[in-house]
Amino acid sequence: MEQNIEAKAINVSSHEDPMAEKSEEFLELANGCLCCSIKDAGIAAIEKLMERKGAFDHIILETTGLADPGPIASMFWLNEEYSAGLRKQISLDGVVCVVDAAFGQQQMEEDHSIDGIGESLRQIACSDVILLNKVDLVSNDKLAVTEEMIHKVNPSAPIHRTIQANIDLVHIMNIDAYAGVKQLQNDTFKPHQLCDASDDCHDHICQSPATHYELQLLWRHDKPTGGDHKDHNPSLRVLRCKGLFVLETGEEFMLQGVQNMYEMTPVEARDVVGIPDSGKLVLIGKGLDDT
Ligand SMILES: Nc1nc2c(ncn2[C@@H]2O[C@H](COP(=O)(O)OP(=O)(O)OP(=O)(O)O)[C@@H](O)[C@H]2O)c(=O)[nH]1
Repeated sequence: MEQNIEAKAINVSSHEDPMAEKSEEFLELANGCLCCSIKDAGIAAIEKLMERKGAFDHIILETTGLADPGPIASMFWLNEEYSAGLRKQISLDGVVCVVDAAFGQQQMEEDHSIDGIGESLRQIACSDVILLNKVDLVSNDKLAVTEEMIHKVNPSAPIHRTIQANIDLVHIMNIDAYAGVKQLQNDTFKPHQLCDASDDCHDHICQSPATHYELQLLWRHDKPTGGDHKDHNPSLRVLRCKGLFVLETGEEFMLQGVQNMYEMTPVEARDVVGIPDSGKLVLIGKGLDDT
């Protein structure tokens, strides 16, 4: 299934599939803006398909080159709003970004000059796995430079060099990059562990070990300095965060975050892409130097 989600309509049919019968689903986006419309339209289209055709093994959503993956990822990242009915069956596995080895470096350089965080950098920052594709077309030196630039933007995503995007699927599917979310589906999940800036739920999550730090960073745009002083930076943006907090008691909590939405869960699965082995917080975004 493929969606051209920047078009005015969403097409969730498969043109190649001769068995596809009349499965065309064209959905008008209310205002043509993906980030504002897909929350309802995209989920609705997938739900409709699932009702008619049963659950899918995987749904691969390919955005066009200019998409900002943050809002899309946070929408598919299961939260309370989406955890009823069919929506319960959809969860976000991970975000994969394909960087063109021939032009990626130039694109990143240009995008650094656009408010320091142009689209290519946002896409890399929000990714859990990166494919550096077309490596047959450039020198090893250029590859190394491009990899270094990618790594600076996103130190936690593994980078795979590919030709024709050829890669073993184990690296890009079932990667569980948003692990912890599955716990939302069982009865022991405590509500309000997954919050965003619009939620009036800060009081509920204050037991969370890292909450104070996150509140400052994600919502107040203050760099925590360790003392009472707070370094306010309105242009500070966290696009993606992951981390492992180890309490003195030995309890471990995993942090997952997309933009200003985050979740803390007790560690169950260690085998998660991008989660450090020992206590560490990885913040990917803008204005975070020296934080
Ligand atoms: N030499 C070489 N060519 C490639 C490789 N991958 C894709 N191509 C070719 O590059 C051309 C453009 O393909 P892409 O860059 O993948 O284009 P696309 O995916 O439509 O681009 P988007 O609009 O960004 O999605 C096609 O002719 C591909 O066959 C590669 O690894 N090596």
